[in-house]
Amino acid sequence: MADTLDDAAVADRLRDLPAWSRHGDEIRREVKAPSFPEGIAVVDEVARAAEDADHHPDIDIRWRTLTFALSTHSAGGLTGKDFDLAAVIDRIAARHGAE
Ligand SMILES: C[C@H](O)[C@H](O)[C@H]1CNC2=NC(N)=NC(=O)C2=N1
Repeated sequence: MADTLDDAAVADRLRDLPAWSRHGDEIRREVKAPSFPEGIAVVDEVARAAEDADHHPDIDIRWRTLTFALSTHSAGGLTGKDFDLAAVIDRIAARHGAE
């Protein structure tokens, strides 16, 4: 099981992920897709990346606004896996023209 990161390490990793913010034991980002179908395409691609990583975000879908939340439930907090997947989500969102 991955080790949880301390506050300083979390702040350090967040510096490279400006769209993400910390809320307790999770990090969150809102993604505004150009359209609802494009938002679903983002979710589909994130789902495949999450399966590959065996690490899964919570996802809230409201029309074309998606909210991704990451936490390592098995470790009881934030680990490197959350920040690695956050970077992947950023790349997917950017490829789909999301804000
Ligand atoms: C067995 C499997 O590795 C675990 O259930 C994984 C799957 N995906 C997961 N995703 C997240 N976000 N946290 C976990 O602890 C987690 N555990």
